[in-house]
Amino acid sequence: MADDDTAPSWLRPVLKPLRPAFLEVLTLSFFANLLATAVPIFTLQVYDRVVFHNGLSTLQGLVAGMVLVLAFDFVLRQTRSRVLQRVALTIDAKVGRRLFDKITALPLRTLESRRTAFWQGIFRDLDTVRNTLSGATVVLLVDLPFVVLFVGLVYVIAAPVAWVLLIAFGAFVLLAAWSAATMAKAAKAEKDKAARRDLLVAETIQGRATVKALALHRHLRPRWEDLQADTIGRSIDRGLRNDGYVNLAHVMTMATTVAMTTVGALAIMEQEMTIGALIAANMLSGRMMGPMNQVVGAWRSYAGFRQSAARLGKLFGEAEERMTAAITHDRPAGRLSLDGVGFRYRKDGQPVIHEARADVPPGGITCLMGRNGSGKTTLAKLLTGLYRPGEGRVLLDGADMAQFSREELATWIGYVPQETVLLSGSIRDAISQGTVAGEAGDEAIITAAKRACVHDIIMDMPDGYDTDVGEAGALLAGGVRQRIAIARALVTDPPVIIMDEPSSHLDTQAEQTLAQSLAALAADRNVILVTHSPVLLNAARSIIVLERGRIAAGGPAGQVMTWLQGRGAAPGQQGGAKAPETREAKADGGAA
Ligand SMILES: Nc1ncnc2c1ncn2[C@@H]1O[C@H](COP(=O)(O)OP(=O)(O)OP(=O)(O)O)[C@@H](O)[C@H]1O
Repeated sequence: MADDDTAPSWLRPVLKPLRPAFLEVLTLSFFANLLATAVPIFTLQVYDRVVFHNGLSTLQGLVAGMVLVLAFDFVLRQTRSRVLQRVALTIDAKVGRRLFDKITALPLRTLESRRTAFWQGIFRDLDTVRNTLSGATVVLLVDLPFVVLFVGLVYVIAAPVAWVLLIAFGAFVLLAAWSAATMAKAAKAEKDKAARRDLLVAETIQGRATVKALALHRHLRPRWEDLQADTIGRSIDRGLRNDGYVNLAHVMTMATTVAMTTVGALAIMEQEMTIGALIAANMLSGRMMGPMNQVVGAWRSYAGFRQSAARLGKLFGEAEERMTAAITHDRPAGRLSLDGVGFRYRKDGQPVIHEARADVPPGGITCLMGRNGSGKTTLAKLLTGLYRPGEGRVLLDGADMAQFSREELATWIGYVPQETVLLSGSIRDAISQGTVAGEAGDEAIITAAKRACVHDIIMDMPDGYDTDVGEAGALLAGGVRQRIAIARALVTDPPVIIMDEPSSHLDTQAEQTLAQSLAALAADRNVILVTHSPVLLNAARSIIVLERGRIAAGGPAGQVMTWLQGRGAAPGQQGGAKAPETREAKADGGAA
């Protein structure tokens, strides 16, 4: 599988520095397995020497020796567990950090192209990889070679029964290979079904208010039951197969004991070996069967590990955004230009933005208008550098935006998305998060809050700037949440401010105050608003009208409004008067 092949390449550099730790585990396991032979040898000595020769002093010596051996064995196992804990911690720290950095460095389109459940699952994949590389599977892997040691020892002390063990060993290898082939498929099918069920659960929780208000539980329940039944079906299928192999392995273990005892009894009658040797051989075969049984049962977790490692490998291979820049660019004045910009969400899909050309200098508010689905939000994301255009270029102060790092763009462009989400913490934290470092000075925070017309509201709260915003800002009223998101966008005092429907949750009075505040900010900044609010449109220097992804008009606000009214149609509709500018929107407020 191509996916599986990508796993080792990213794991190799992670595992390389851990080699000494794995070597330590191997050495400790070597001694632990050597010590494990002590009990059968002790038994052999007791049966063959102590019992037959009444050797009480020998027994005392043997017991004393065994006490030492068992204590040493305990120390060895404890040390091995500690080393494995260290391995787990290292993997968690290294891969966990790399995974988080990778996810935050992925372009927004990559993040949007996969479901939320995928991103949640990817951290569970990290747990699976960590647990496999630092848990029972590693112990099993290092124990496996010692199976040969036990077979060898049986050959030394009970040669007539050794061939039974050899046959059993071969049979177990075949069984493990057989289970490997089928369990990987069954485990993947189960995981895929569980992911679909989890998606429905996540959606239900996310839309809990809607689900309650519309009493959607009746509608959701059959879907959930179907998905749950599918998941259970796959789980049962996987469980039955797994149990089948495990049970077969169990029967094979008992059959090996029966065969060994039978062959051993015949050998004892022929005086080819002693009873003590047979008992010791049986104990050693138990030591051999243990790991072999585990291999058959552990295949499911190994299959899960391969799949998780493959998913992580694929993710680590995804292209990243430029997060930091090689040189520090000067803070731009804020002129934004679209140079024949085209954009589509899917390579084979329809273009959502066609050949957009516009020039928006700082020094005023520019409003983006258009019907639902005309591409306003998409264009706003292109202007913030969150999306890269498929065709053409987006320019900031005449320079292609692609060359700037995400951190630079985040500092220079204050962006308020359509859906306001605040990260949990205090209001102070929420506003501070507008800076790349996540920490802003008190003065900057208060200035931003005042500009977003939320300072007075915060001061009215009992905990002021310490007020907890709750999960995703859920503890705040929608309008307050939106204003805090605006303050967050303004905290770096950026030369460019882009807001998508910034007044959708504001009352008229708040909208008017916001319009005044933005108009003052726009004096020496570039403020671009996606809006249909008459209050904000009134404050606009220029307007760009989108129609089905094309710039239908752009120019001084008054002129565009007159054009829109002259068409006798709502903004963005076809027909009517000719637009003031159609090919290239000039939004400098002057003659367009
Ligand atoms: N993540 C996405 N994946 C695929 N298609 C998308 C995605 N986001 C938007 N679209 C599509 O792109 C087109 C433009 O959407 P966009 O949200 O930019 O329009 P809009 O003018 O902002 O709409 P609205 O006024 O409703 O917010 C729509 O047809 C929409 O279905």
